[in-house]
Amino acid sequence: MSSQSTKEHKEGTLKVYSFYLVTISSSRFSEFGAVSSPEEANDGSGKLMQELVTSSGHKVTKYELVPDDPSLIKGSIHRALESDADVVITSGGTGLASKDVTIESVAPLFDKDIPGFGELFRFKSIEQIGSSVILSRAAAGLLKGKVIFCVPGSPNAVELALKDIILPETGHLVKHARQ
Ligand SMILES: Nc1ncnc2c1ncn2[C@@H]1O[C@H](COP(=O)(O)OP(=O)(O)OP(=O)(O)O)[C@@H](O)[C@H]1O
Ligand SMILES: Nc1nc2c(c(=O)[nH]1)N[C@H]1C(S)=C(S)[C@@H](COP(=O)(O)O)O[C@H]1N2
Repeated sequence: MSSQSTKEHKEGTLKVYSFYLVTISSSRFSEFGAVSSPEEANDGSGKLMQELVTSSGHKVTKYELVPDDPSLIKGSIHRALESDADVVITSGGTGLASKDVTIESVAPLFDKDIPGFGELFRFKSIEQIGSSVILSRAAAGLLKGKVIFCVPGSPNAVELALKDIILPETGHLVKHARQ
């Protein structure tokens, strides 16, 4: 747990939020199928999302692995909407290859777009990958009172997105999503 969240826990001011985590990876899905934990699918990014969420004092409602298939991705988002999760994070399939359909599948569902997430994520990613940041269409939005983030599949991208943006802003965003 970070020192900030440890302090908040001690003071009783940290709210615990629930996260629904979805890894979108055709290669892992074709090798391992619909597993229920990242460990079962050699899913380093899924495992990292899980660790970062729980070490911040929050909980994981559910983890899913789906392939780059629009109807399966939307199915996952619909299940997340029916769950008690406050926040949904998808990882993978945000790129520009024809198989990358996460943004096409999820962003049109948003009630409200959060453009600042993608802008800040790409700005911060310049330090990691330079001008290749243009390859990621990372996005976020509000949908039916939940906050949804779509981040790239690489573990470096997941770490940056969760540690630097998503986890520090969760309380603030969830509050607005519910209003
Ligand atoms: N879930 C993941 N866990 C660990 N590394 C990942 C994961 N997804 C992607 N990566 C890594 O991020 C980089 C970019 O991945 P890419 O967008 O090509 O996804 P991919 O793993 O090929 O996805 P797919 O399984 O859909 O083909 C690669 O180095 C890949 O190994
Ligand atoms: N911060 C950060 N952003 C990143 C990356 C990364 O390693 N770190 N990988 C890039 C790469 S290689 C690709 S192809 C795109 C899209 O990745 P995805 O298709 O796995 O979502 O995200 C990009 N954004």
